[in-house]
Amino acid sequence: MTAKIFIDGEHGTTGLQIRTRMADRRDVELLSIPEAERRNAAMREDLLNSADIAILCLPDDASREAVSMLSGNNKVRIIDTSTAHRVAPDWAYGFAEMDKAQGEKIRSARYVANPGCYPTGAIGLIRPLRAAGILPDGYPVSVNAVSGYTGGGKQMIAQMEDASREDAISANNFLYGLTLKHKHVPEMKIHGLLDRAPLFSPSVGRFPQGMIVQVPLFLEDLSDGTTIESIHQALVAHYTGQDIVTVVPLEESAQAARIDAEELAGKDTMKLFVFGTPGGAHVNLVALLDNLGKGASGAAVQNMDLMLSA
Ligand SMILES: NC(=O)C1=CN([C@@H]2O[C@H](COP(=O)(O)OP(=O)(O)OC[C@H]3O[C@@H](n4cnc5c(N)ncnc54)[C@H](OP(=O)(O)O)[C@@H]3O)[C@@H](O)[C@H]2O)C=CC1
Ligand SMILES: CC(=O)N[C@@H](CCC(=O)OP(=O)(O)O)C(=O)O
Repeated sequence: MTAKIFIDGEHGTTGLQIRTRMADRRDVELLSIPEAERRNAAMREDLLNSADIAILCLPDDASREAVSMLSGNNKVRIIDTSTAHRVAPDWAYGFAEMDKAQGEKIRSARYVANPGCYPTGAIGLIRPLRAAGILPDGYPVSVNAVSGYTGGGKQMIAQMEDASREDAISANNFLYGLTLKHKHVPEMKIHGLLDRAPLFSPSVGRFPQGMIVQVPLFLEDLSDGTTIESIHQALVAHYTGQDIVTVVPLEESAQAARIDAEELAGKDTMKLFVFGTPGGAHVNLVALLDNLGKGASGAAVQNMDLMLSA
């Protein structure tokens, strides 16, 4: 049977990329709203209630509103790409590789919260080390990252691409989230299995898609006997048996002179690196992904496929 999918927010950045990924598929029927009617609440409510799976690509408040439009409907399943439900207990967190049981949770879930782009990298690096007992309680985790500017949606794309705008951004690389209260911190803490909130410092570069997330660690403050090799081995063990998240071999990382934030632009996979010198005092964990691939639209399609396979 063909599944009916409605992308609420299909004309926005994340929605458009989901639509593109599904363009040639015969197993799904896309219900669509004309661009001019994208904020027509009655039409949206009708389409939302006609879908088998509704994918919400809206700001947080509009996502909550869409969920309330479905409150009397016990059939429609939801994938929400916003931040609104990522730490809600009755929503499955849509990061299948974070844990061996997560894929099955997503497959059978009615409500799936798609992860944030930065948390996908951060949790992808941190959670396996917490689960393996390498990253001890109380460790002060820092997460530093750079995103392509499409991460800021239609508004930031316009600010970066149209110099004639009053609010145009001229910087090629800027830090933001300077109050250290970014909306992604709670999901990093909870799904990263951390007991302390991480210190998260994001930035944006003048490139459309791509992302680097870094988690630097002091080896002497990790569990006794931890080495660059044992960290790498824990990540390799965690990610065996799937092909979305790759752990780059230590020998290959050791040869790398630089990491290009755009390397995975247009791809739905993620690469993890462990940098440092054997016998040294520090390691730098790095995740490389496309903010709109595994960081958003690619993950949403992956989650939809899991749900359709139930
Ligand atoms: N861009 C990215 O890399 C990522 C984005 N996300 C999340 O995905 C969601 C969508 O973000 P993104 O695609 O970047 O944002 P965009 O601003 O590019 O797109 C949002 C879309 O939603 C529409 N919209 C806004 N408010 C309403 C409303 N009340 N009713 C109906 N439609 C509405 C907008 O219409 P209009 O043009 O009229 O404003 C626009 O078409 C957000 O929650 C974001 O945080 C998650 C991970 C990564
Ligand atoms: C560059 C940029 O502005 N990025 C966005 C995050 C993009 C993302 O992951 O979206 P969610 O809001 O759905 O979590 C930000 O920092 O708010």
